[in-house]
Amino acid sequence: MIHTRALTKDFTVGRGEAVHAVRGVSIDIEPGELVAVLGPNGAGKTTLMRMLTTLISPTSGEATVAGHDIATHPARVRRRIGYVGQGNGAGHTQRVHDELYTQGEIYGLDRRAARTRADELIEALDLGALRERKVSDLSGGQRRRLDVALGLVHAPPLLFLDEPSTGLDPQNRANLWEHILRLRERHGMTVVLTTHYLDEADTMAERVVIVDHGRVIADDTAEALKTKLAGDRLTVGSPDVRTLSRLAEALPGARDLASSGERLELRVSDAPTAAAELLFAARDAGVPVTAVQSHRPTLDDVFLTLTGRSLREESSEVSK
Ligand SMILES: Nc1ncnc2c1ncn2[C@@H]1O[C@H](COP(=O)(O)OP(=O)(O)OP(=O)(O)O)[C@@H](O)[C@H]1O
Repeated sequence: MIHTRALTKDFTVGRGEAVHAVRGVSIDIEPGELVAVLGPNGAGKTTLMRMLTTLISPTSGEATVAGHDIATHPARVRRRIGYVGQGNGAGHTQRVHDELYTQGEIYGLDRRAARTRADELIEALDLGALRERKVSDLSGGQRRRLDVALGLVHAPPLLFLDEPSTGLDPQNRANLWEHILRLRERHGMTVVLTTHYLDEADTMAERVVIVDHGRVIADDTAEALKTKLAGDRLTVGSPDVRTLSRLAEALPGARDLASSGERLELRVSDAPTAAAELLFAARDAGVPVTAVQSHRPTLDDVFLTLTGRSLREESSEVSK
């Protein structure tokens, strides 16, 4: 559905200074996949998405999207994709139904087809109670649902969502997701979205592409990334942390040991096995253990392992 090869975008800012927003991205996304593109501010997610949706052209590299080349056949690409950008696409003064109907006409549907499609989307995105409401009177969550409906008017097999749930409260986020997942199940749509929300990428996407400084630095299922790249975190309490550290160092695969006060933290590939081994070793060495806690890694741990920075606090500027 999407194939990119060495896709690159440079912007020129200020006095001819180059910003390398996307640097040689090569990815393949198959039909029906749900892919989250995750990365800190300025990583290049939106720029990548804007190239794939033909809104801007690449500096170099190639991409085919929904069967067509973005450089040579942008209009064909556009007919086969839906795009819900970060800004609010919907106008302000129209009513919900009219907005969808007009969008249908823009896509070349005749009046009857545009009306039917508007009705279908109103039903699919639970906008029935709001169909006569002015767009300007909708809440943030309702508008976001309308934006998604607008992106789907021409029944595209591929939907791009740029930060679909930014600014929504948890309940509205969950609600939007429920609708996106239902639509996808019904129509087998391929969905590519960008997000800052680690938990969203973790629980909703089947595949997570992590972008940093314009490059793809990891690409797999969230589970695989966590297991392969971060490992479990083990926290162990003891009045003799020094000896405990020595014992922990000998555990197979133990890394990133850090102690403070009566607490030792380390990473291991499998926390339950490592905890059992450490407890036996501590008992044999006569070291008391007061507490043991294990944590599965998060995607933030994955990002930390890959870059040495936390995605949670990150607001990185792309390097020039
Ligand atoms: N039109 C532009 N002109 C100049 N620089 C740009 C332009 N668009 C983006 N950039 C720069 O390219 C880099 C990547 O920006 P982009 O918007 O793609 O990042 P992002 O990962 O989507 O960030 P965010 O999560 O904050 O939306 C940033 O340094 C940004 O300032």
